[in-house]
Amino acid sequence: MPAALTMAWRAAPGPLILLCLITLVASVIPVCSAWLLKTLLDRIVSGAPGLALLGVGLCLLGLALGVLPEANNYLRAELGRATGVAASDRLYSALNRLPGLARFEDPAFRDRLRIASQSSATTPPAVVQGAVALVGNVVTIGGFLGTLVAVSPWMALIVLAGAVPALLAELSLARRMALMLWRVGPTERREFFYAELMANLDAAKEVRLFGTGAFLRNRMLTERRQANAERRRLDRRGLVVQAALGLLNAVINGAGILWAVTNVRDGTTGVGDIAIFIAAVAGVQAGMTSLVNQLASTHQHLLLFRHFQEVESAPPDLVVRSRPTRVPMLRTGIELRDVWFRYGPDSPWVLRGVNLSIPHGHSLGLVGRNGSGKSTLVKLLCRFYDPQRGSIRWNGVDLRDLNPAQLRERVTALFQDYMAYDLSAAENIGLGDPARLANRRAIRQAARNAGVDEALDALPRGFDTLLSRSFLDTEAENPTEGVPLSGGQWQRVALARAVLRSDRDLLIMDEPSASLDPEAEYDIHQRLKRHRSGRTSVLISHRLGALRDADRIAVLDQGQIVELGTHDHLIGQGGCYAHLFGIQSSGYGSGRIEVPT
Ligand SMILES: Nc1ncnc2c1ncn2[C@@H]1O[C@H](COP(=O)(O)OP(=O)(O)OP(=O)(O)O)[C@@H](O)[C@H]1O
Repeated sequence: MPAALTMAWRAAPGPLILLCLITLVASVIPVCSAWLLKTLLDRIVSGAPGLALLGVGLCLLGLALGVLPEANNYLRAELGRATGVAASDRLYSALNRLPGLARFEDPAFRDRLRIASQSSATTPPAVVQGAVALVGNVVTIGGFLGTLVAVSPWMALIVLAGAVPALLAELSLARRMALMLWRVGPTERREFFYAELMANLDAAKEVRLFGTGAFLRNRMLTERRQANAERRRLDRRGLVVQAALGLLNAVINGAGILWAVTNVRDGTTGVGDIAIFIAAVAGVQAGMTSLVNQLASTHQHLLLFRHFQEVESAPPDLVVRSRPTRVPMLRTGIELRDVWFRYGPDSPWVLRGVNLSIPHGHSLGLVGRNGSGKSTLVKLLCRFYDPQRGSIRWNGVDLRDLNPAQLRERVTALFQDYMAYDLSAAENIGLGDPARLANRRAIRQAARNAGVDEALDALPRGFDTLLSRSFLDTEAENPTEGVPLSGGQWQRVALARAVLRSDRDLLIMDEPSASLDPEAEYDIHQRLKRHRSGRTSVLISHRLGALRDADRIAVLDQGQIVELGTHDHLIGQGGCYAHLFGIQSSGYGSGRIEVPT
């Protein structure tokens, strides 16, 4: 609770103070109204003067009761908006601080993150409102209880005792609700996944061609029904509990009224007393119900807020030394020493004792069948994960001793699964080096180096064209939809993004030409060859012709380096590389390389 209150206080102190004041004022109004009414009735009966003033007082209180909830709603929304910004800032800053990828692959963390991002904007204001309302309720109940004690101490005790089971039952319901939300997390995530697939432009082709729409819809509905069943179970429990509590309140209320009516008939109580008695019983009961509901809902919000706190305080997924070594320029090179890696303790080993060196200024080609571990090796070079055994060394220093952010400053990469951002062409390239996002010359040069500048110039708004159909290009004079690129053009844009930061020490290209036509592929590889020369680089490609100029080629097979050498050396060896190269070149009909059997 202190964390949520502090967040709200820092985000919007003004609305917070006003909200507290309004809630407190609103909480004393019912008690004042009841006393004014009693006085009014007593004076009517006794014929005493001052009725008009009392009537005006009652009207003003009624007016305040009508207006204050609206002000309360506005302030609460304002507080929600301000804390929403603060909470998102803190949540996503914490997320960006995570140095590796492991947390993003943890389903429990992803569920926590989903709940945290959904509830972080609503929880702090709800907790503030709950805390303030609790105080307000206590004031209202205190006022009415004092009144009730004056009229009938026994009745006051009975009404109070009736609230205890309500309190316990509501708290238990709140805890169950928070647990249920956590439990249905994976179910709702799957439902969302199926729903997204049916609405996704990229998936639409396969959904239509393969006719998978009904299958996906059924899966989505099954998940929804499962989540509904969980919610229904809890709602039914809530229904029974609330009905029982309502019954208990009604019985106590009814008994009180009977008792009061009997007293009036016997002439032991006045009309004003009976009015204030009825108002006090109803006031204490309403206040108790509200108190219990506020407690329960605050409790539930706090349980949800815990997810926010756990995401925010999640320890780094890589061990980052408190005083990491500064990452120096790459001088001697990179070395992998007996590197073993797997994605989880129960997963199979992906890299198994890899020994490899990439001397400074040299290029390494990486070849291997699907799933042999090439992209995984690239991820380790960027220190998205640490190997479980062995080490990767930068100028002889273990990557574990280096600051990951600084290390990545010295690396540029085109990943196999590169991103296509729903942003303008210039931004898509500029994101390769945020410091140069506004540097049009550098962006244009990178596009030229990737051979995509002419294609981008030909777009309706050139480099400012939005590369997406998901958003309207609202900044244009005549807003038009964005323009999506072809697969090969996207790959060139991603290449330009990597090239924009090519003054880095290590250049990694994972399948840079997978989507390109033969001419474009040849063109890109010629450009890359020029670009790579003299740089330390790792190039992965299934098009083996593109690798033949690499200083050395390593062949990975089931996580192990099985061959290493120049193209000519490996062809001469007649091993796996020569086999793969032979298959490819025979496919082109060159017939120059014999396929080893
Ligand atoms: N994030 C991950 N979590 C768990 N396993 C993974 C993950 N990424 C890859 N793997 C597994 O690691 C193995 C190696 O994958 P990797 O992507 O490194 O292979 P690759 O050699 O690059 O394959 P390809 O040539 O098909 O791109 C595969 O068996 C894959 O299932």
